[in-house]
Amino acid sequence: MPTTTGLPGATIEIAGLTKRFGRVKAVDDLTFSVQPGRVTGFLGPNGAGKTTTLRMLLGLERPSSGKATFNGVRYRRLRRPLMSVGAALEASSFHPGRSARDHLRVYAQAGRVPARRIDDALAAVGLTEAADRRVGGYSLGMRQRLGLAFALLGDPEVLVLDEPINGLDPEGIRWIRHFLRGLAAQGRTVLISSHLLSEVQQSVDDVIIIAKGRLRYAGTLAGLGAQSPGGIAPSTVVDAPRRDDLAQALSAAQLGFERSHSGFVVRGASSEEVGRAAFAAGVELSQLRTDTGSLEDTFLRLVGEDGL
Ligand SMILES: Nc1ncnc2c1ncn2[C@@H]1O[C@H](COP(=O)(O)OP(=O)(O)OP(=O)(O)O)[C@@H](O)[C@H]1O
Repeated sequence: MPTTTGLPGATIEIAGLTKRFGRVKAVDDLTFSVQPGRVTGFLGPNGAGKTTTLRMLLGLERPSSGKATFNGVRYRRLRRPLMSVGAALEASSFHPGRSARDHLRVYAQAGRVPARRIDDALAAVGLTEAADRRVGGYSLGMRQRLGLAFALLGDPEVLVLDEPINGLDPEGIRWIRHFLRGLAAQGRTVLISSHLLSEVQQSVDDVIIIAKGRLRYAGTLAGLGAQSPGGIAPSTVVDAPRRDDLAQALSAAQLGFERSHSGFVVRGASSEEVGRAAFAAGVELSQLRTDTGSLEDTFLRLVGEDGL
């Protein structure tokens, strides 16, 4: 894919990033990186410090200490920022009287992005038909798409999207999942924030979890499933047309399980381990997934919102 003027294979690096607002430490010594070719979820409850972190990353807020860079370069030092990093921080900040095309034209001029990119960006988000209508008449989903079109305007290597799934209907959620996956498959670096793990878990490869400004977890989604803070082990739901064969395969691999209405729940094992055990025994599966309930439990424990 490599874009014409972007940052090939750009990595986002956050190092010791801290922001104080008076006595409040909104972001507290955060260190993590975000890799190209993957969708990364930036997660935490309301007030965790996600927006403040993204604003520092995009040069809109000055860190109290630490650094946020793209391949080692601060946003404000990028030569053509719109062509390196696309961002959508708020879907509602468009002028209701202007059309989508007008908005993009203004941004393209300001960012020295070639005008032909306007049609490309509108098409990429499915807004071609509605491009000349006033944004005031757009649904929330359409405004989200316009925010994405703005982010994509410069054909950037990096996409930073604040709560892009929030408020979308099921069809919009399906669309954006597919869309984000496509961007990552092209080798781009995609960072999306959310306060709900369940909202993004089907879209992301990696997750960064923060709470009260501090890092709680950085790694793969699969690795989060394997985390067992406070003794909560991951669970995998698995089923097969020939359940007795599956039960034998699990026993042979010394995996403990319980029967449930939708097959078996294997406690303390990742879906990779369970899949391997079935494959080794030549058992065909009809279902294999991480138990989302346990993933959500792990997330809530990490952010300290499980009421314990
Ligand atoms: N400009 C500001 N002045 C003072 N306090 C601020 C400012 N911006 C953010 N904060 C505080 O910093 C903390 C982190 O806020 P932030 O908006 O970054 O969290 P968030 O994770 O994005 O939450 P949300 O999902 O609710 O937007 C909160 O306690 C918030 O009240």
